Amino acid sequence: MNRAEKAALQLQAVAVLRMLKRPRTYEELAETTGLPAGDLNRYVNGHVLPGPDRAREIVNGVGRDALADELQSRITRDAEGYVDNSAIVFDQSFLDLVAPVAAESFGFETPDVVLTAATDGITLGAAMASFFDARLAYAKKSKETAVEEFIESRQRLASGIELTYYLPASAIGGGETVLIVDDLIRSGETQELLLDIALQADADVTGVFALIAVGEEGLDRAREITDAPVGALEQME
Ligand SMILES: O=P(O)(O)OC[C@H]1O[C@H](OP(=O)(O)OP(=O)(O)O)[C@H](O)[C@@H]1O
Repeated sequence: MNRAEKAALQLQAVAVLRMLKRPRTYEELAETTGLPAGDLNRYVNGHVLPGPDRAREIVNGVGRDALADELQSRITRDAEGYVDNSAIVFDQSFLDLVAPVAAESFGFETPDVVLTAATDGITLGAAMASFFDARLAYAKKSKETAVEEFIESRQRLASGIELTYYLPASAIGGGETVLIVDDLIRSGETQELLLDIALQADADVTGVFALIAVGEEGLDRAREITDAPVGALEQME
């Protein structure tokens, strides 16, 4: 890790601690993290940065658990089990915290491009792209006017409806590395279409990440298509 990467990790740890501190006293934060309250006070107030090893533990350990709990508490489901995650996907600063935790937890390599599906994947995609200093590309269910060439992928869904995603052909270059992300993975149909788009672009997929996986079906479907790491921050039944 070079000096800039170390500094970035230390600042991410501070951002995670600040999020955890909001509803807690320092005593409670000490209990949650297992770190001394005095140290935590200095980190949260920006007087001292946690060392790189401690920073990694915060981001990987308590950071991941805390984000997953926070995610869980903001999601609501209707009687049919459909998920409303607008309290997550509308909150860009929360997603900015998720990006380093996801990258550390699943070992995703830095990609050239983060690819997602419009609409709800866009804010997560932007957070991940900004974290990796990568480009963002999102496939849409309609064609952008004035774009001449598209990569398109079509599938007949289990429901019988046909779903097509379009990506401007210039968004991903042949041989580039692509990380596929989305807010939610349920059947895995959307991820399959995104994986197909990456394949058509001759790109190399470095991972598939979702904030929430409902059941295992979608993750398994993605794992059948790629050997790259596939994971979700939170899994629900
Ligand atoms: O694993 P799957 O069964 O494919 O479901 C996951 C997809 O469903 C949602 O998008 P939706 O199609 O509702 O479009 P939206 O983002 O525009 O709401 C979500 O944002 C994922 O892209």
